[in-house]
Amino acid sequence: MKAVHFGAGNIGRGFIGETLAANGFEIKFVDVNEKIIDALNEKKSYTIQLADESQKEITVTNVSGINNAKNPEKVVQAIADADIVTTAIGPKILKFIAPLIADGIVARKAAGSQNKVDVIACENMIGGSQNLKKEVYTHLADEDQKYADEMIGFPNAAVDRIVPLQKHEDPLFVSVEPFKEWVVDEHQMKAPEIKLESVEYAPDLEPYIERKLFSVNTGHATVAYTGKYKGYTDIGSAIVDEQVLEQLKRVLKETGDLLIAKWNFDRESHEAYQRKIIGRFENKYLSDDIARVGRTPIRKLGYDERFIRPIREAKGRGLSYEALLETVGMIYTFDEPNDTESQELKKLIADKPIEEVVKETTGLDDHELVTQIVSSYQKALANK
Ligand SMILES: NC(=O)c1ccc[n+]([C@@H]2O[C@H](COP(=O)([O-])OP(=O)(O)OC[C@H]3O[C@@H](n4cnc5c(N)ncnc54)[C@H](O)[C@@H]3O)[C@@H](O)[C@H]2O)c1
Ligand SMILES: O=P(O)(O)OC[C@@H](O)[C@@H](O)[C@H](O)[C@H](O)CO
Repeated sequence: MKAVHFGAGNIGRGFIGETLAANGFEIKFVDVNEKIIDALNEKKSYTIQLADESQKEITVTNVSGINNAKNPEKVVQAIADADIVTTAIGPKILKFIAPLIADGIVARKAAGSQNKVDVIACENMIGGSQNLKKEVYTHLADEDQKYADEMIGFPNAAVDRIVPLQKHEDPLFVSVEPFKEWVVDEHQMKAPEIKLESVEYAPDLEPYIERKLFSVNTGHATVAYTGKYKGYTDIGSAIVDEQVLEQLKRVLKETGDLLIAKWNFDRESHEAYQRKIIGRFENKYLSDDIARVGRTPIRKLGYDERFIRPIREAKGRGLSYEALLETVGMIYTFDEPNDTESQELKKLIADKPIEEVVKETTGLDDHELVTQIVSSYQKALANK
C-alpha cells in the first residue's frame, strides 16, 4: 500500500508518518524543505521519541521524500499510484498544493484507474479536507471533476498530538507527546475499506473537531498569548504562572459550557477531557515555544477559528465569553519578530483604527462584539 503525505514537518513525521507506517504503508513525504527531503531519501527511516519518562523510541521505516518545488512531476506520479493521500502542511498552504493534487487526479483518470482514494487534510481547521477539495476542483475541468466526484474522497479529519519545534542534530528525529488522537469523517470517505488501525472513524466529525479545536487549541493559544503577555517564551514556564493557569481554566470553562450545550456532551467526561489537556500542557518532558503555539495570529483570529467562533456561538446562546474576549485582546498585543503574521498585525494596528483592524482580522460585523474586542485590546494595552 502506498501513501503520499504532504508536509514532512513536526506532525507529519511525528504522527501521520508514524500511523501510516504502522499500518504497513510505504510513505512518500512531499515537502519543500530540501534538508528534510534529502535526509529522508538518504536514510529511508527516522526516529520518534516519546516525551515521557519512558523516552521510548519508535523507528519509522519505508519512507522517502519528494521536493515538490523541484520535482512536481514525481509528486503527480506518486498521487497517481497512491492508496491514500494525507496533508499536514498548514491551512494556508493547502491552496498551493491543490494544483499538484488536481494533476494527480487527472493522471489517475488518464491511466484508467478505477481505484478510489481518500485525500485527508490533517490540519487544525474546521472542514480542512472539504476546503482542500474546493481548491483542487478549481484546477479540474468539468470531466475531471466528474471523475473526482466518483473516485476521490475528501473526508474531514481532526488530529491531536502536541509536536513542538524540533531542535536536534538529526534533522529527522522528532520528540512527541505520548497522547494521540486522529479522527476521520467516515461518511465523506470514498475508500472506507482502507481503515487505519489506531485511527477513529466517526459518522460526523463536527463534534470531534469542535471539541478538539475549542479545547486543546483554544486552551493552548490562551496559554501562549497570556504567557507572552506576561513575558514568558515557552509553554512549560507560562503554565506554572497561576494567572496563566487561571486564564486557561476560565477559557476552558467557557468553551466547555458551549460544547456541552451544543453537542450534549456529558459534563463530567468533558471536564476529565479538559483536565487531561491541562496535564498535557504541563508535560515537563516537552519543550514547546510560545512562538510556535501562538504562530500566525491573524489565522487564529479568523471567523471560524478557535476564539471567534466560540465567542460568536456563546453570545448566540446567551453564554459567557468574557475570558475568551480577554485572550483575544491580548492577541492584538502579540509581537513575535520572526512571525510574518504577527508583524503584519502590528503594522495593521499602526496604520488603521483598531476597530477596522478587528473587523478585517475577525470577519465580524456584529457591532457589539467588535466594540467588546476593541475594549479588551485597549484594556490589555493599558495594563501591560
Ligand atoms: N505540531 C502540532 O502539534 C500539530 C498537531 C496537530 C495538528 N497540527 C497541524 O498540522 C499542520 C502542520 O503543522 P506542523 O506543526 O507540523 O508544522 P511544520 O511547520 O512543522 O510542518 C509543515 C511542513 O510543511 C512544509 N511546507 C510548507 N509549505 C509547503 C509547500 N508549499 N509545499 C510543500 N511543503 C510545504 C514545511 O516545509 C514543513 O516541513 C498545521 O495545520 C497544524 O495546525 C500540528
Ligand atoms: O498548529 P496551530 O498553529 O493551529 O496551533 C498551535 C498548537 O496549538 C497546535 O499545533 C497543537 O500543538 C496541536 O494542535 C495539538 O494537537
